[in-house]
Formats: sequence, structure tokens, C-alpha cells
Amino acid sequence: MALPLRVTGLDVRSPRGRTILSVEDLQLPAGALLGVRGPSGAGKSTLLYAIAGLWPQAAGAVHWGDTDVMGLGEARRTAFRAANIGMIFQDFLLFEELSAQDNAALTSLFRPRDRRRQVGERARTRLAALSLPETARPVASFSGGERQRVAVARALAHDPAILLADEPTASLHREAADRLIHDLTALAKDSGTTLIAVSHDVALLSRMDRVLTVQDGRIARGESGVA
Ligand SMILES: Nc1ncnc2c1ncn2[C@@H]1O[C@H](COP(=O)(O)OP(=O)(O)OP(=O)(O)O)[C@@H](O)[C@H]1O
Repeated sequence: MALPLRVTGLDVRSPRGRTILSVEDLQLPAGALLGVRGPSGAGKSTLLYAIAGLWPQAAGAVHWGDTDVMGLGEARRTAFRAANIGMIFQDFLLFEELSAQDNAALTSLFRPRDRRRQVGERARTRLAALSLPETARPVASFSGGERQRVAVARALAHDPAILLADEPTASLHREAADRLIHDLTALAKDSGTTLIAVSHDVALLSRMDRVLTVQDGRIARGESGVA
């Protein structure tokens, strides 16, 4: 089930207490695709981490549907994330010695025992949909484009309502990037997943329903509010 986002009064600080991101009000309908752009150091990755409830020094409210992830205790926040959020990290964070299938099915470890098989099967389906049927080889032998697709399959294997992607095409050459953009947006649309992607890639941003700019730790004027 897709989830809408509403962020209000978000204040994210560095460990030393410096505010690095402030968001007064940001809303996104369930199933929408949002692109986030902006200069280096502006606070784009921080925004992704904060709305995933992964930033310890943050205040304000981040509602995904009826749940304010900021208001949850650590254990319930972790459980919410495991159930609802898929993340594609800038540097993939794959386990080199594991196969594509084992990497893609990694989130099954955080599922109840009776749901693990389901995540494993979904990982296999996602890999096939991303044209990666060869799942037994360690990902250490994969190309950059193949690795990025394994990261996408992993992020989607537990059918998350929310997909957060940090520069998903940054390390790819043009052809691989275009293919990933196509696959990522098609999979998100097909499953009604709310997708938020930080990117400098104009081709990716042009496929989003809406694009906002983060600058100096703020959403650029005129771009906050209802999507
Ligand atoms: N753990 C941290 N401790 C202190 N400052 C941090 C920390 N993480 C990020 N920052 C600072 O917060 C600001 C925003 O960082 P962030 O990584 O969100 O930028 P970004 O827009 O994603 O940049 P890039 O495009 O280069 O990835 C930067 O000034 C950065 O130095």
C-alpha cells in the first residue's frame, strides 16, 4: 500500500548542534515520484536519511500516512522502516562475496520466519525483471550497472511502500543509467511505490512527477508545499 508523506517543522542538526537542514512543510501524495536536486553539500542526502528516520539529531514531524516516524521509539522506528522503506544507497552497500540473489533477499533477515521465503521469491522476480537472471555469481564479479540493479532489486524485494534512492545513476555510464531510470520508474509506478530520488541526472529528474531544489539546507522558495 502506497503512503503519502508530510514533513512539518523538520530541523536536522549535525552531531555538534549545527542546523544542516530545515523543512517547514513538504507534502507528497502516495505513489508520487519526487526528484531532489541541488548543489553538493546542500542537504539532499540528509533529507533522505531524515525522512527515513535514520538521523538521530532531528526534530519535527515526518508523517508517512498516519505514522510520525519521528515520534516512534527506536525499536518501532526500525520496525516501520523494515516493513515500509526500501533504500538505494549512493555506494550500493552490497556484500561482495554474496550472490545477487542473496544480496537482493537480504531484507528477509528482518522478516518474521514465515515471510522470509516470500521476500526471497520476490527478490528473484525483481532480479529477473531487471534482466539479472544469473543470480548465483558473487556480485564482486558484476559490472557497475549490474550492481546498481542488484541494489534496486534488494530495495524492492519486501514490496516497500516507499523507495528512497540517493544518486542511483551517479556511477553509471549513460546507457546503463538510462536503463536503470526506465526500470526504476516503471517498477515504482507498477507497484504504486512513493519514490524519492536525489539526483543530478537530468534524464532521471525529467521522469519524476515533481522536482524540488535543496539549497543551503532549505527547500528553494516556491517549491515547498503540496506537490
Ligand atoms: N555526520 C555529519 N556530521 C556533520 N555534518 C554533516 C554530517 N553529515 C552531513 N553533514 C553536513 O551536512 C551538509 C549536508 O550534507 P549532505 O550529505 O546532505 O549534502 P548533499 O546535498 O547530499 O551533498 P552531495 O551532493 O555532495 O552528496 C554538509 O554541509 C555536510 O558537511
